[in-house]
Amino acid sequence: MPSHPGSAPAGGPQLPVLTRDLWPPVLVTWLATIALAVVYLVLGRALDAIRAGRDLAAGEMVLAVAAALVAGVATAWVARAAAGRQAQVEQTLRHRVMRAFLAAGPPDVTRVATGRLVSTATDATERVGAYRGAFLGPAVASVTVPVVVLVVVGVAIDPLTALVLAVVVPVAPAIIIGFQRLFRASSAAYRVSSRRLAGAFLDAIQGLTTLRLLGAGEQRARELAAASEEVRQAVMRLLRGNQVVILVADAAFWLGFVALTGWLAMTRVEAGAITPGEGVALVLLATLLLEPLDRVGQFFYLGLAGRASEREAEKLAAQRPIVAEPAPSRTAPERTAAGIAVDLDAVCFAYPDGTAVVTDLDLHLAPGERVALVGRSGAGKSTLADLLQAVWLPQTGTVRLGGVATSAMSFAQARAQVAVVAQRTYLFTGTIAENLRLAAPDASDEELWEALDVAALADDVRALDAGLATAVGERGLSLSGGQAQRLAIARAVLRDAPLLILDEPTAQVDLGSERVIVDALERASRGRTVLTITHRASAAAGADRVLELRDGRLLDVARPTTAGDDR
Ligand SMILES: Nc1ncnc2c1ncn2[C@@H]1O[C@H](COP(=O)(O)OP(=O)(O)OP(=O)(O)O)[C@@H](O)[C@H]1O
Repeated sequence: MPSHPGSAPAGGPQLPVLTRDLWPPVLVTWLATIALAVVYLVLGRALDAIRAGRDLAAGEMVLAVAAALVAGVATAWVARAAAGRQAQVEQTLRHRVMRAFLAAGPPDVTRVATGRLVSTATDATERVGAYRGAFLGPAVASVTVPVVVLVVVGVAIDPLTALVLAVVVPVAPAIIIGFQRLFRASSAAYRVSSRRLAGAFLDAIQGLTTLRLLGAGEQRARELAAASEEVRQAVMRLLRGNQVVILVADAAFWLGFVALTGWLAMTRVEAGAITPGEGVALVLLATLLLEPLDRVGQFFYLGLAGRASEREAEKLAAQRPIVAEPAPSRTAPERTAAGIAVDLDAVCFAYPDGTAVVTDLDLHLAPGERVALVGRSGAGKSTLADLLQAVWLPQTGTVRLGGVATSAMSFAQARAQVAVVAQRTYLFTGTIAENLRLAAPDASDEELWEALDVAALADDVRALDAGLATAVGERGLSLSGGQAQRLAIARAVLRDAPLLILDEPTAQVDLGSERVIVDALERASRGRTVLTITHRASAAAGADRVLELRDGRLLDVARPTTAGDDR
């Protein structure tokens, strides 16, 4: 079997840790550090001047005030830049993940669990934002700031002290790197368990009705509790690691370091190498050398989790479409007043996993023709509908809409030819008008009413207080199954596509609603070629031809006897 075009494995380059836009906050942090060092040095000089009974020069005082101002402004800027970058990284990455998924197709095509997608697009991108925005810049700055401080100490106070401190300071980053290796596994385990929990919750919510009907709610609740316990334990393991680090880093290192600097300062003052004021400035400057320690605690929450989340998000964002999109066609598919011609010639199609569905299939629909497609469950009817919408492209043979092959036009071009009314209709949270405008974003209210008229839904909507502005979906009014189907018909009318695919549109509604829907479909079918996928004899009754899909081929079926329910 020929391989699927574009079916490359997911994966891709990971963003480098040090990117160019990381440097402005780092440079400004250096600036703030130098400004602060100037303030400390002037303070030291002031101390010496007081001891010697002199006045501090006016120029030095102005310098100290100016440096303090620069340090304040620079620090505030870095904080603001970090918050802005955090939001921007989060948004960009979320956008990339979603775009990759919209291009790749629905989850049953991409075979990625919905829960994993939701948790990556929300939770993981947020962590990456915090990692790249609020953590990485300050972390790089805090590791490099000691170099700046040591240079200041070496140049302005005492080279020997700078040298001794330079030997001790790298211990902090060394500790961080050591612990990173030690706790990487517990961070990854936390991510996996929290993702699993998000997926399990989503599954339970989506399948709530089924769970209730099967009386399986209790058992699922127990499973969710177990998954939740797993997350708790993973968090605790992560926290334990964090506490060890805080203890080692904060208590031992901080105290030891300050004591060492104090001792160094005193020794050097006693030796006459530096003045007492310089000794004080030295101790003050040493506190800046401990910057990296402040980041160690954050490293566990933001650093490790962010890195793991980033790997996950990048992997999903790099997901390539299973079906590569063809270049747009210069010739538009030909539409007549009656509808559009549909031609399938020698079409073979198998799913990427090798499930062969149609073999050497021919199908020709004249513009305006109405054809019913029957076949047992799993025969491939929905696959055929997907081939017509260019969800999939055939491996061999051609699917032509209005004379143009789906493999020779863009997805948008192909999909503009087709409107579908499926078994169930998804209503998005929003108003009725917004739900209708998904099909035609520029439609006027008048056009919406016309479509609702065709779909026999106009009277129902008029009876609502807010009319077209009535909220529907999760947080609004829930429409009945029949009303939702009529809304789907109105959407199909608004799309104004010349091929209408009806995939068991009355399968989920009661008989009373069925009559109204069948009439509405009849009106919506005018001027369109119609392919009805059905198990019901009633839905096949109005067709010009009934075809049965069996063993990957189409057979003409004598009507009306064989169009019955075969489920
Ligand atoms: N994404 C997929 N990957 C692999 N196999 C698939 C995929 N989707 C469907 N199939 C398989 O392809 C075959 C045809 O499925 P299809 O859904 O087209 O049948 P159908 O006639 O529409 O069935 P039903 O009447 O139950 O909706 C089945 O064997 C199904 O298991």
